[in-house]
Amino acid sequence: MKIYIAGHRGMVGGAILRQLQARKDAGADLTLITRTSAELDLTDQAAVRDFFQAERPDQVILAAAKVGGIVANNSYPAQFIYENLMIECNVIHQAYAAGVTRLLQLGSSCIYPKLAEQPMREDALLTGVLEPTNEPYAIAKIAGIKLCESYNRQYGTDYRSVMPTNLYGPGDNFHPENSHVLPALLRRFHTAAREGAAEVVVWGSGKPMREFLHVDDMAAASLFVMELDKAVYDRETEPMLSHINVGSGTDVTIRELAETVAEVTGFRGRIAFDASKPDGTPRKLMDVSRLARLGWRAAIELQQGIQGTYDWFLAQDADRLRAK
Ligand SMILES: NC(=O)C1=CN([C@@H]2O[C@H](COP(=O)(O)OP(=O)(O)OC[C@H]3O[C@@H](n4cnc5c(N)ncnc54)[C@H](OP(=O)(O)O)[C@@H]3O)[C@@H](O)[C@H]2O)C=CC1
Ligand SMILES: C[C@H]1O[C@H](OP(=O)(O)OP(=O)(O)OC[C@H]2O[C@@H](n3cnc4c(=O)[nH]c(N)nc43)[C@H](O)[C@@H]2O)[C@@H](O)[C@@H](O)C1=O
Repeated sequence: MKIYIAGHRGMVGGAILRQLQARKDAGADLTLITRTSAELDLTDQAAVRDFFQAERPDQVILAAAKVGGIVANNSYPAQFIYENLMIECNVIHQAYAAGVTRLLQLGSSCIYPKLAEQPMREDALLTGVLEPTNEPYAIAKIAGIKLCESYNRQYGTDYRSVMPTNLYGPGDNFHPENSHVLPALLRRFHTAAREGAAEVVVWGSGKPMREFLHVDDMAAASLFVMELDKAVYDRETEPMLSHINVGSGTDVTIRELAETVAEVTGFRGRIAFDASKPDGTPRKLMDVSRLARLGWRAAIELQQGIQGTYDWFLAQDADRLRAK
C-alpha cells in the first residue's frame, strides 16, 4: 500500500505520519510518500499532475492547507480562500486522474453556520450564514467536501471527508498573532510566568465556547475513517452528505481555557480580556454521534492534553518552534 500524506510537516499530517510510521516499523507493508511545500507546491497544477503521474499512490491523506487562527483568517482572506481551493482542486482532481482509489481530506468545524444549533450535526451544512472572520476558509473547506462527493458520484471514487473541531498538540504553530488560541495562550502564559508578569491579556470577551481535540486523537480518527470498509462508510453517510465530524464532544469557555493554561504554566497573576479582538463564533460544539456509531471516541482529556503539549513545548529549542 502506497500512501501519500500531503502536509506531513504540519501538526496533523505529522501526527498521522508518526502513527503510520509506527505501523510500518511494526511490520506493516506500507510505502509512505511525503513532500514539503518547497518540494511540491500543491497550488501548482502542473507540478501536482506530474507528481501524481510519477508516484501513483494507492491512497491519499490531504492534511495540507493554509491554516491559522481567527486573526490570521481575518487578515489574509484572499490567501485562505485561494490557496485552499487550489490545493483541494489540484490534489483531488490529480488523485482521480492517477487512479487513486481512496482519499481522505480534512475540513473544519467552521463549515457550519455561525449560529448553528448546538451540538452541530453534519446536516447543519449549508443551512445558514457563516462566521465572517473565516468565511473564505470555510467556503474553501465546503468546496473540498463537495469536490469529493462530486467525484464519487460521477467517477465512482471513494473520497471521504472528516471535519475536525479546534485541534492542538505537539507540532502546533506558536506564532503570537497567527496561531490558534491554545498555542497562543500556552506561549503567552509561559512567558508571563517566567518573567513574573502581573497580567496576561486574552483576546475577546472570554465568553465564546470551543471544543478542543488533541492531534493524536485526530490522527487516530483520520486513520479510523480512512480504513472503514466502503460499505460501512456508505451506510452511515449519504452521497451528498458524506462528511464526518471529529471532536471530543465537550467544550469550555475561552476564560476556562485560559485558567487551565495559567494553572499548567504556573502563572499566578491576573487574566485580562481585550475586547478589541474578535470573539468569532459564539459556540462550535460538534455532534460526534456519527463517528461514535461507527466505533470511534476521543481518548485524551483536555487538561492532560494541555499538560502533555506544554511538556513538549518546554522540551523544544525556543528558536526552532514553528511560529509563522
Ligand atoms: N489546527 C487546527 O486547529 C485545525 C486544523 N484543521 C485542518 O486540518 C488540516 C491540517 O491542519 P494543521 O496540521 O493544523 O496545519 P499546519 O499549518 O500545521 O500544517 C499544514 C501543512 O500544509 C502544508 N502546506 C500548506 N500550503 C501548502 C502548499 N501550497 N503546498 C504544499 N503543502 C502546503 C505545509 O507544508 P510545509 O510545512 O512543507 O510548508 C504544512 O505543513 C488542515 O486541512 C486544516 O484546515 C481543521 C480544524 C482545526
Ligand atoms: C480551528 C478554527 O480556528 C479559527 O477559528 P476560532 O475557533 O475562532 O479559533 P481561534 O483559536 O483563533 O480562537 C478561538 C477563540 O479564542 C479567542 N482567543 C483568545 N486569545 C486568543 C489568542 O491569543 N489567539 C487566538 N488565536 N485566539 C484567542 C479568540 O478571540 C476566539 O474567540 C478559524 O481559523 C477557523 O477557520 C477554524 O477552523
